[in-house]
Amino acid sequence: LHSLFFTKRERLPPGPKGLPIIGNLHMLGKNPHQDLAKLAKKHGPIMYMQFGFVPVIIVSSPEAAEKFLKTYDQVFASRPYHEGSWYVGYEQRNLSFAEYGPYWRNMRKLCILQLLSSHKINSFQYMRTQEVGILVESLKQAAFDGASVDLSALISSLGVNMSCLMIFGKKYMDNDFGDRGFKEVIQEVLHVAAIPNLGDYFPLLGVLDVQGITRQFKALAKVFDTFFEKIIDDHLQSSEHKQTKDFVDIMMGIIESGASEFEFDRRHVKAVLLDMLIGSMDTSVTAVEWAISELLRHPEATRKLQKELEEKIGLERIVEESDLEGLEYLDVVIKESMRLHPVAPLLLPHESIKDCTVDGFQIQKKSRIIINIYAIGRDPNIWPDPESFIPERFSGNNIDLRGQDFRLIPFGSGRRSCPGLQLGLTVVRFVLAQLVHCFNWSLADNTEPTDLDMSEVFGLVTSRAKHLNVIPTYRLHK
Ligand code: HEM
Repeated sequence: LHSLFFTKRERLPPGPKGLPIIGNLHMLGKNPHQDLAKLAKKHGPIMYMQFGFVPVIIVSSPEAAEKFLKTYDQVFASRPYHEGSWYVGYEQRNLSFAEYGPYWRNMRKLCILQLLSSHKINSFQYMRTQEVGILVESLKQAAFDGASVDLSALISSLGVNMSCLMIFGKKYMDNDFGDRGFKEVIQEVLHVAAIPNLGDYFPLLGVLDVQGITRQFKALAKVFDTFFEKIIDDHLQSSEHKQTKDFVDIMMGIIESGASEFEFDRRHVKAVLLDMLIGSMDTSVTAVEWAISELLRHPEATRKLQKELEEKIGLERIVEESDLEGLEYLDVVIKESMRLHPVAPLLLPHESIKDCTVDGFQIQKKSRIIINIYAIGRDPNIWPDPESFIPERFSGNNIDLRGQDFRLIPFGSGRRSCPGLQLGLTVVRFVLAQLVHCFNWSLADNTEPTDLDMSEVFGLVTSRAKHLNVIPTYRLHK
């Protein structure tokens, strides 16, 4: 394993002892971000492990994260082989799992310029206002009936609808994936993609498919491909004149005009559609769900946020996206919630493209790099009283969450950081502001705020284990 690159004095980072063949894989339970955080407390912020045959580096401090994502950004900007993306993502042609290189660079540029620019984000503002409006109306109805609602399910549907409208131009709902619902199929992809897949760590087991994951991926890939083909055909056949072009229109336009400077055909369009769907659908609304959960447990913070919204907007009308700038308390609530509950606690895995020495430790080529921002967010050396939700800890300082300050990087940082940051933040701020401005919330079933179960389920998006059942009370005058 040892390459000629390293001098004798350099050694591997410290880490827990592993077992023959499986290495440290047995140390990961259902919530690997929590397990890895515990191990790092013992072994340090740059920790070495082996998952099967793959060397893995776990990074758990802001200083170390800066080394991997900034100082040596380019060395660690690739992604490991991922069986799910291989089958479902058109042989890893999708942006999120593409290996580092010209192909990834072109795709990322295309997405940033054509799909995720401020201009494009603004063009969907009307759609977002409408969709959030529909949610608020249904909650208002529940409020008048004094009924409890499953807020998790409602905002999850909001996420699906907003994504579908932006990407496909229409809501694809229940019967669009044959007898199974659209959402169910996507949720399955997210779930299967997050299960530690032995095939990713033991090439031979991948071929044997002992867990049956390969079979599942192949089946899912087929379902998606049929669906995307149909969407593209529908778009090509439609002569409807649209005010706002959806993502499919934009990308098919690029193919037709021949404007792309690199190979860009239907396969690439489908791969990007998948990226955008998976990147946007659950992330932002899950962040909202966590923030609301914390606010339910902290009435004082809720009142402060409501006061800020009242002062700026009043109680005669609803919040609009144009109101969002300068809502300072809203921003610190979001930061504090993302510190405690990052939607992607381990970011996405990075892979090194060559041997590299970091802090005197050897990091071999093709190591898998896992940045544990969950561990960073709860480190008592960085955050006094780290388990408590205290938005004020961000007041009066400029700790930002956009990737400049390595204490708080919910969107990652550097070349591979989230290209959907602006869109994601806009949605989180807008939906959260509306929910808190329009309603007072209490927990259903006589649950006390202090008893609210805050357990998590790890996945590509880490969300609440238990749905939020709540009772809304309408508080606007109109
Ligand atoms: C609150 C919302 C969101 C959060 C917290 C979030 C977080 C992240 C994180 C942590 C990464 C991985 C960074 C890394 O590997 O170092 C990522 C990557 C990515 N995100 Fe997001 N994201 C959000 C919303 C979105 C949206 C709305 C989109 C697109 C519509 C999107 C598309 C992507 C893509 C395509 C990548 C892969 C980038 C690459 O590999 O070059 N995300 N995101």
